[in-house]
Amino acid sequence: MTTSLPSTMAAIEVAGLYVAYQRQTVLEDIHLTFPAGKWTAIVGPNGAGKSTLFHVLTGSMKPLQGSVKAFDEPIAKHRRAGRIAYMAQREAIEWDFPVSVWDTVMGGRYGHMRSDALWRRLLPARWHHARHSEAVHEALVAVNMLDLADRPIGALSGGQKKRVLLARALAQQASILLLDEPLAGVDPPSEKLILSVLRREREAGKTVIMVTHDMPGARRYVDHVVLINRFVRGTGTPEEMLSEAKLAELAVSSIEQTVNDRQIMPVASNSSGQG
Ligand SMILES: Nc1ncnc2c1ncn2[C@@H]1O[C@H](COP(=O)(O)OP(=O)(O)OP(=O)(O)O)[C@@H](O)[C@H]1O
Repeated sequence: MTTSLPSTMAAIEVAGLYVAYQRQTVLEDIHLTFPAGKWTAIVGPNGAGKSTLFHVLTGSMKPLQGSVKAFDEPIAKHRRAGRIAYMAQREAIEWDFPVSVWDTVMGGRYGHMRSDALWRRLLPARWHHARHSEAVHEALVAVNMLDLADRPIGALSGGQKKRVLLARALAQQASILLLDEPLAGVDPPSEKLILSVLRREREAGKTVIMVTHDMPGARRYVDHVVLINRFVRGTGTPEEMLSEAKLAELAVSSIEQTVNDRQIMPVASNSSGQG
């Protein structure tokens, strides 16, 4: 099991981050602190750069500039130690591949298996260290999917697939959970279950950071909110950041961004000055 860390420290600290795809900058001058042991929601319109921020945190994308630390150390060290679990928005999983729910969730343990003795790693899966099976079992119980452990992943509903992906992240037993839209496309019972799992993780001292468009869920459950749209547009409590006024400001920033990006010239009411 992971040990929880003092809640006063920053789990992740981002400073002066700039990120671009080809020549288009999508994140600029990002300075953020994600408090340890808290549940943070990242909120922003489509195309705001939320997933891109996660790509940088998970090391799959290099920033143009800036630094990212976890627990005051280079984040790569924590990634290598398996302390950062990630649930992507669109998983690069071949859902038709004949693999079971159990084996998919076991994928969350591969990072930890690297530290097992070589002889053990060379044996068939059933001889892997018992702690890996225990972690998978625990994760499947948490998302209420143990009954379907042997089912091929191709035979799952959309909500069940999301729960399996969450279980895979939980099985990693990481201190930091990065979840990109864990609630998208799930029915109300699955949403309730996922939110209660995340609340338990936070209560166990984990740092939960999720991208979400679910405002009622975020208002009700999270401790901290980051508003983002290419720049950081605000950070604070859900009451402050998710007020109607603040969300309207964020929506306006999105329209302004689109206008700037397309370099649409404002229509002058009397451009010739001759009436
Ligand atoms: N592989 C890519 N190549 C080029 N541009 C990309 C690529 N991936 C994302 N982008 C662009 O980067 C910007 C930020 O995308 P990103 O996926 O981070 O936004 P997001 O906030 O996660 O959006 P959504 O809420 O729709 O998932 C968008 O303008 C998007 O079109």
